[in-house]
Amino acid sequence: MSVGVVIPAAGVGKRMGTKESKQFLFLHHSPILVHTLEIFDSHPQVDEIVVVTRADEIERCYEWLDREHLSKVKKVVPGGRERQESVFLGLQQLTTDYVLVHDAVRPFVTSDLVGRIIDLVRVEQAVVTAVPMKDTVKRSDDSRYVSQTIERQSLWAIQTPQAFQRDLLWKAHQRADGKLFATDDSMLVEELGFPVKIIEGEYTNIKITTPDDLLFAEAIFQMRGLKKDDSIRTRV
Ligand SMILES: Nc1ccn([C@@H]2O[C@H](COP(=O)(O)OP(=O)(O)OP(=O)(O)O)[C@@H](O)[C@H]2O)c(=O)n1
Ligand SMILES: C[C@](O)(CO)[C@H](O)COP(=O)(O)O
Repeated sequence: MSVGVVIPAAGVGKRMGTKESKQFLFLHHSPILVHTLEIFDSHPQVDEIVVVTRADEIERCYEWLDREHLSKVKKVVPGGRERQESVFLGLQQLTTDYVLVHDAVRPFVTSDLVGRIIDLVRVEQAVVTAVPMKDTVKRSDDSRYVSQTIERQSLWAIQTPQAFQRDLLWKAHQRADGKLFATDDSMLVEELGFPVKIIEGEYTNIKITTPDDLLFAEAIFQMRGLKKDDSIRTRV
């Protein structure tokens, strides 16, 4: 059973506020995107990868692929205005039995988690990575008064990778295309009425979104005992 990976990397990083796209910000010796790609390119259960970047960053992406010998990346294609559109554009390049979708700016996903979600999607057809909420979550109206405290026991903070039987994900995106906005891919599958399984992820699998996250990223890098010249996948 073949496994493909879509890496959405076509965002503009508004919340990061840097001139440089956050996916190309360096984490030690490589761009964040490269750290992320190394995990999937070196994983024995991954067959091929498609990267979705901004049109003006395609060439630069190919340069890094060559430099780092990331041979499983079969294509780099331009993305869309929203993440959902970018993912669908990447999905159209894959014909594998299963597809994982993983944010380019989550460089700390572990090979173990990738393996676990691949094993599970073969049984469940739709799986999302998540961690139990640590904070209490409340809903607030426009005036910033609390309108509801949401019972925490059943709440999860959803991450990527998310894994799907390919045709299921294709059907979900095709049905939603231009009609339904979703912040993650599993929401589109939920809209089909298909059960989505949760697999417990890792709190270190952060999405690098705002400048603070770069501090957390450095701490995780050090915590893993990585030396300056190591890539994230080769732990000491
Ligand atoms: N049109 C878009 C928007 C986002 N992404 C990708 O989706 C992932 C998660 O998105 P996010 O963290 O929101 O990135 P940005 O959209 O760049 O951030 P912001 O919302 O702050 O602009 C990132 O790897 C980002 O590059 C994408 O491929 N295409
Ligand atoms: C897909 C995701 O990472 C799951 O938590 C998240 O929804 C992406 O949101 P973003 O605003 O596109 O970063």
